Amino acid sequence: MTEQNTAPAPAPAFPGGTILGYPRIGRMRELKKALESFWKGATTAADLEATAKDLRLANLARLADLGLSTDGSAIPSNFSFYDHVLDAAVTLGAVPTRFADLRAADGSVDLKGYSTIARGVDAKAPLEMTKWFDANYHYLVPEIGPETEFALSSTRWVDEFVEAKAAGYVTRPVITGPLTFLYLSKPSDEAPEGFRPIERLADVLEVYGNLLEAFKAAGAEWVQIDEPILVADIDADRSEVLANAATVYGSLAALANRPALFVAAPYNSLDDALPVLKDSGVDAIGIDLVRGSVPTGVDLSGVTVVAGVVDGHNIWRTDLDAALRKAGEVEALGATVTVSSSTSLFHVPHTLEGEEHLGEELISWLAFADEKVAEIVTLAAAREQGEEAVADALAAARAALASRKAHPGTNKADVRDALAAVTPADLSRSAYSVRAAAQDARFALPELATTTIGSFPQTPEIRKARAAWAKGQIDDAAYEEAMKAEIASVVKLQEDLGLDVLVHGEAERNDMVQYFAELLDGFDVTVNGWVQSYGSRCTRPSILWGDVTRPEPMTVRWAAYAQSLSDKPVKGMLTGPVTILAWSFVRDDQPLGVTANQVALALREEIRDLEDAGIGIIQVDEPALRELLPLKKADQPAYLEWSVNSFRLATAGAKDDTQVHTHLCYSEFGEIIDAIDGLDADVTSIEAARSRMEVLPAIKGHGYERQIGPGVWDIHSPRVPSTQEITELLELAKESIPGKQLWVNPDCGLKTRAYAETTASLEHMMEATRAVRG
Ligand SMILES: Nc1nc2c(c(=O)[nH]1)N[C@@H](CNc1ccc(C(=O)N[C@@H](CCC(=O)N[C@@H](CCC(=O)N[C@@H](CCC(=O)O)C(=O)O)C(=O)O)C(=O)O)cc1)CN2
Ligand code: MET
Ligand SMILES: [Zn+2]
Repeated sequence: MTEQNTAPAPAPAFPGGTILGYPRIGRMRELKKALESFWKGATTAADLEATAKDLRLANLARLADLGLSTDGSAIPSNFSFYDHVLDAAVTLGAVPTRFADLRAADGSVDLKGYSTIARGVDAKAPLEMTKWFDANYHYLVPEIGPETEFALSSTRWVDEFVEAKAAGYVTRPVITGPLTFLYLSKPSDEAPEGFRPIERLADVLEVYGNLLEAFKAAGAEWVQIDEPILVADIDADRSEVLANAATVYGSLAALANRPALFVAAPYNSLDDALPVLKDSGVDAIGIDLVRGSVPTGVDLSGVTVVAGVVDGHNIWRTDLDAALRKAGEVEALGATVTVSSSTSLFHVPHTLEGEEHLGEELISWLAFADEKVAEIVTLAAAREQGEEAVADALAAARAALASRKAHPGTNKADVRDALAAVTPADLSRSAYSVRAAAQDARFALPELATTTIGSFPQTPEIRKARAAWAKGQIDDAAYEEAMKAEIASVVKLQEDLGLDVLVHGEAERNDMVQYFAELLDGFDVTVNGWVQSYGSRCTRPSILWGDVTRPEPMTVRWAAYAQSLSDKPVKGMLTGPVTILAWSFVRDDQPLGVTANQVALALREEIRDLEDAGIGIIQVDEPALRELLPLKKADQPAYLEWSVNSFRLATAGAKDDTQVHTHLCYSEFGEIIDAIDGLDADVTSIEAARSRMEVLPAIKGHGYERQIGPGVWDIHSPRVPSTQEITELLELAKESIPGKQLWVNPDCGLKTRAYAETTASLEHMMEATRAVRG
């Protein structure tokens, strides 16, 4: 531990409150559009730079307008073209060897090179994409080895600070911290067996030191270093993590020429890392008081705490009284407290403006990013000037909370009764052997049965038709016809290719969660509430505010239509309860497990209706099962129990000869194999191509007896896999899983792909299957 902080005393930390970060995509998704147009070659890098600059400056002006102080570095600058972890990688010079040619003499990569690392090119795979903590955001996984030459390789972060300063804002640059960066990285292709990226900590730390000096030289007063890894129980010895935290922040704090350091730890409690940061000499510590709790048993005298009391990850209007209470409790531990959001606001949409269709009452319960900033400004004013100064705002928040609590839609007797009547028997089907025999007799599928995961390309024509329908430019019948024509063409394509189990292609779905949210009661959806999911891809998470019911069948007419076009089985396609919760903004006034079971009961009814319509194979997707896994190990068993049970409640009403499939992607399946087994699906498809079937030996070791479809085609890239490649993957799969348990399918749905690569890849998949069947 070092105590020599020779830097001048920092200005007071963020008076008037702050936020940990702001949405990057733009109110009108300006960044998405500019990126996609640049990638298509329709605009230049200079056009993209210009749009990004306008966006950054507009955001600064808006934050100032909303009341964040322009003094004391209260306004963060946290822009990213694609992903903040990728930004850290290119800034540190951590570009994988296969992309070395993209670097200029000074080590930097331009926007084209940066995009290539994110998206891949020809034979070069992009960085792997995976879930960011427990969010529906995906970061790019840096690849680090002994060969990685760390050096300050980009001036972008400093340039953006300078740009803001020139516009009159001394912002607080936000960067991903060295611990989070290295613990989230994976070993490079060149790394020897057993190498861990964290072994390079000393080298990385040196570059962070250089970076802090560069910020200081540019005039930065504060820098925010995000270290969410410190709140998570990861696959590393906790004492190692804590020792590294002490080293990193002790040595960065000891730098002579640095801005004040604010270490932020969103997404849960710091627990035993809090005393370590406190003793390190950093100038402020950000704690999450929404997911995490007020620290206990620690003296925070002399510590500046940025108290995350406004939920950055959900959209409910804040209980301002409770927020003030929490801030007071932290103050009682001796800390100097500034109020803030619990996480960056990039998990929520920009603004409620334009969402008036939601109705006054629902709107009064909500706060998106801009409204949250206003809440923080109110809280800071209450603390600095006394509650009388903001009495009206406090009263309005109380009234909204009361109205939400009293609303009949949040407490429906029929829903409560139906859940209370659920018995353990409702969660179980017959033994798998009994089901398998019935399904074999019904479907007589070949070994290595071929299928796809559900969606086919969402073409511009489909999206245009839906947009026209939403605007009333075409009527229901015309839209219905357009979607049916699409379904018919997708069914025909699959028959021509010779697939064994078909899908209808999901043309009618804007999104696999929003589609259901629009048809279920208890949800509402936004028109412009976009949130970045990865790169330029966004979703509009639905708002699950009330008790859930299904007024009428949601998928049956599309499924029945598709089935009417083929003698082969067409899969019914549903999204599971956990994923519907994970990708929506979910009510925070009851346990998630209760809400999941309400959704499950609605899906259970849907499955019965699909069966009645003659659909024999039904897939219930749960790609987010791993995503909601709590960051703290102690919380995981309870989560796994309710999540698995909600899936079973949704599916266990199926008849023996109905084949239930599930699909999971973006998962580190190893950790949740027991849970996957617990789902009791007859067939499970998983993402496996990029990892070359890595998980199958573990599944074999687990004694998994049901059927499994490891993906043989990485659909996240436009690259077409060769027949040879797929054949090899199938041979590899057969080493772990007997042919009669094995299915052949892509990694995930094809909605983000175009037809050219889809058709070619599926042809190769079918050729490879025929070759392996022999
Ligand atoms: N919710 C969710 N989370 C998920 C996934 C997912 O599928 N859904 N998949 C995983 C990966 N994440 C993904 C997230 C988004 C997309 C994606 O494709 N998003 C689309 C938007 C999808 C959508 O909502 N489409 C709507 C609206 C499309 C749109 O932008 N329309 C235009 C108008 C259409 C036109 O004239 O061309 C507009 O509103 O301006 C529709 O089809 O109806 C995009 O960003 O481009 C893919 C994967 C994990 N998390
Ligand atoms: C992100 S999982 C996607 C599953 C869905 N059935 C699809 O094919 O698009
Ligand atoms: Zn998927």
